[in-house]
Amino acid sequence: MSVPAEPSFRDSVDLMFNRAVALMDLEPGLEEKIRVCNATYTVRFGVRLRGGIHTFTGYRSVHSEHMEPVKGGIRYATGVHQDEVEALAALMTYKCALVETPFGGSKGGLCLDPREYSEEELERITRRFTYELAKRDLINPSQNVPAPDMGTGEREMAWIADQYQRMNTTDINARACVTGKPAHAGGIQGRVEATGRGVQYALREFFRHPEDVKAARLSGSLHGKRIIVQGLGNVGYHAAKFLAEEDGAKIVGIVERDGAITSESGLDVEAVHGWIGRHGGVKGFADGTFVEDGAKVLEEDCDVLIPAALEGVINRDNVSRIRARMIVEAANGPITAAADEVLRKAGTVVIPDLYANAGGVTVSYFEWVKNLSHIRFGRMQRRQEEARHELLINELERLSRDKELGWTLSPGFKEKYLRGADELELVRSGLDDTMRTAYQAMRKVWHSREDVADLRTAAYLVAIERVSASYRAKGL
Ligand SMILES: NC(=O)c1ccc[n+]([C@@H]2O[C@H](COP(=O)([O-])OP(=O)(O)OC[C@H]3O[C@@H](n4cnc5c(N)ncnc54)[C@H](O)[C@@H]3O)[C@@H](O)[C@H]2O)c1
Repeated sequence: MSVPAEPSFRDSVDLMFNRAVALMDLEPGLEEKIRVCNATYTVRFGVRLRGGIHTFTGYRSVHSEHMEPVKGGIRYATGVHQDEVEALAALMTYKCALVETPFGGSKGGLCLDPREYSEEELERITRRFTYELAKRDLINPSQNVPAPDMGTGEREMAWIADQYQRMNTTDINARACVTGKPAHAGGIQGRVEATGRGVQYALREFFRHPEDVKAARLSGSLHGKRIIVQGLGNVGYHAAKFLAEEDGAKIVGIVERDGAITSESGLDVEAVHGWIGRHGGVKGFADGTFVEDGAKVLEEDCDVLIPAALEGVINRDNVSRIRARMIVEAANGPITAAADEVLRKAGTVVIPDLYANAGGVTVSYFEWVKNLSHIRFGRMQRRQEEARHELLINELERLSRDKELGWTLSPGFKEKYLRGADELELVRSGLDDTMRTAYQAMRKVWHSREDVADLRTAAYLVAIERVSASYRAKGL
């Protein structure tokens, strides 16, 4: 099979968008308005470090403001560039629309390798970057709300929130300027695990539909499925851990920067993660086979391949050797448009990034709402639930006491029953519901339209329809 030429990441996203748009009846001109990035800001700023002045380059791209605030992570990596942040910002627009979080799309990045800086240096750089973005409202609770991405996490989000609050001391909503903060600094339970948890919920939902499982030339449940994961960072670690520990899947390969580790009997994800934390890579991990050329392990036979590191890792050079029955895009853009075309023709099922990794933005939305409502998340729901359920329990207790029932309520039942869901349970159930609903919206299009052959096209169709409805309703 001939493989098409390789486009850039930005062009890849546009090509996927165009494929869906060709199947729609959009008003002339609206298609281009949705596709293009509204604006990308480039900033260069200096920070005094190690006795000298170091200049850093950062970006914040705003793809679509059909809903505000716009939302998207901040990435720290040496390869960050304009094309990349624009592609990622566009994906955020479509992702938010698909999972119905009321945000437009944005993304940012800073060109640096965080491993080369001390914590104190990173804090100074992050605070300065925050200042540069915030003074142009590119960080702002009602206009632009960043979150973690590759190379950043709770720590950086706490610095961003604190810096923004110092610059806006009278803004009572200042904390909502960024999500992914630590729980004790305005964050929400379950945000750190959210993207990996969402990958697990996406796979669970996929396996609830035998017809879809058959399309991937698989059968049965997730139990015992052989999975290879690339990148054991925030997203890959949580996805692999939950799938192995809670669904009985077997992680037969983990691909990292320095190589890969494989084991047919299944890797202990926690142990590999701990090893990477102590040694900086998978090399030397005893309970598995080390493979120096890690990228080769992506080509190994498996049921599910989960790329959870970088974009473009499945491309025109290796796509013909990919043997996975299905691929879940936990990373953004891991499959190029050229490779996607080959996989589609080969019948490999791809669960697309704009759906598969939407768990992060979904729980970010819960965090943002929690910050703006200034109430501990769950308290309102618990009070309402309690009031309703207490009526029922009281009646059951009366019937039980009066021996009108053939059984009695066990001691402590009422307290246990009324305990209500805590924040983590609420977050997880909200995420689960979101992932199920969005999957069903995609699969309806996938199965009901003859001209839609894959989940990615279906996902774009649903997302673009929603973005265009928003523009039609409010005007341009
Ligand atoms: N963090 C989130 O909430 C979130 C949300 C949605 C999407 N994503 C996407 O998920 C992907 C991973 O993000 P993350 O937050 O887990 O990042 P991270 O920095 O926590 O982890 C990335 C992991 O990939 C590994 N890695 C880097 N280069 C590699 C290579 N060449 N080969 C193999 N492994 C490599 C790193 O060592 C690290 O373990 C990105 O595409 C990101 O955009 C993240």
